[in-house]
Amino acid sequence: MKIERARVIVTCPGRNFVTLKIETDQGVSGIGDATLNGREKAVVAYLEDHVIPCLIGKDPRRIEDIWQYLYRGAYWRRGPVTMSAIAAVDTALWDIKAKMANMPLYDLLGGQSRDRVLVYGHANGADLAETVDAVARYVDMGYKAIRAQSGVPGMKDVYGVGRGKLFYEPAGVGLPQETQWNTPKYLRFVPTLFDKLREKFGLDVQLLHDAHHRLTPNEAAQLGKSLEPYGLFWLEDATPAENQEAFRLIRQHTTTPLAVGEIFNTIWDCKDLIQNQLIDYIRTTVVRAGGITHLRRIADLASLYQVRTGSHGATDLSPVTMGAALHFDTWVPNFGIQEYMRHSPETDAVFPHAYRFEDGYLYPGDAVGHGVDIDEKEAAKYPYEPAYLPVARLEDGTMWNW
Ligand SMILES: O=C(O)C(=O)C[C@H](O)[C@H](O)CO
Ligand SMILES: [Mg+2]
Repeated sequence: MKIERARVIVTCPGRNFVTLKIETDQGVSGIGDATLNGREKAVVAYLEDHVIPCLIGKDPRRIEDIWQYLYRGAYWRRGPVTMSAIAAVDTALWDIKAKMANMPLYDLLGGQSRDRVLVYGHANGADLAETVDAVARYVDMGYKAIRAQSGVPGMKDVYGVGRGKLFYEPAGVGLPQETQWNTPKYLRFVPTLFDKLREKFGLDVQLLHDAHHRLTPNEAAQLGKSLEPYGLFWLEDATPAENQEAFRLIRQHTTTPLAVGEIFNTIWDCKDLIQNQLIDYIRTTVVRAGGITHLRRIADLASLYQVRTGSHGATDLSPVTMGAALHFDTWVPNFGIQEYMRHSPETDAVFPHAYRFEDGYLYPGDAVGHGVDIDEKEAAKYPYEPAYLPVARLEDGTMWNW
């Protein structure tokens, strides 16, 4: 059996997505997501110029060998561009193998450990009142877990505040938007938000919050402590994690559960965090961390330390990543939760999929493979549009983390 052809498909049904399609000489094909928000074309070039020529003629059944070939063989290891490209190949190959076995991907991985996958949705508002209303809408839709982000009084254009109701998209067309950041205002405001949410919605709904790498370890420790009375499911990306040691200080000061990992690309980015039990949830996902093959390695390491999974699932990860992640989630023994930002109807039409949401849970469906396809005619209607994530500055103009 041989890989006969591989192609990159770029489409922009409201936001950019990069998809790799691998076709075999036996008529079976598979797809993988390679979208890297704001840097999409770098992965397109990496795949087209450097990866696809090496794939042609290879046996698609040898997933592990192809993974090692692309990772070790490049000499230049790791990084978001390389690992997103490897992820796309890996996801497409698992899709092909599961289709050949006539099985849903979860069966190939070892079978389901659960029937359905707990997800959290995104409630965003420009201020406290709007955020409370947004949480109410998610409760009404059946969500059991909700991430709450709100504009902060005195701050303009804060991260996490959606544009339009119920759909949230951080990237904007054109050059990066500049947003403002003020840590003291934020630290004062966030506990008042969760106080209100607990007063209004009680203790049954799981609440989450994303600090988006903006705090120092000490500030993160202060926030974790001040949120303890509200029993959060997790506090995400409390501080940048290039220095994994930074989480030790946060951990020593608060029992608020900590989650991190959406920007990690390999097991090496989270090895110390996991082995020192500095986090509770690891947020790596299929497209960012080298596909199913590598994600499984991360989850297995995490399971030794009672760290659970909480895969990234923002709208810039295509439905292909969502489908593959759900098969992974339904298998992985140390599952925690799955992020689920609903895609737009235009995106759903480009990527027909077997998964569905019901009453706070996602079900992967029982289609063979990962259950997500690409409608190439529909995709062709939406040409690529340059778009960037915003950048943040402190009030004195200093560039800050976003
Ligand atoms: O989903 C999250 O937790 C995010 O922080 C979303 C990110 O901003 C987004 O995926 C960046 O591309
Ligand atoms: Mg996040």
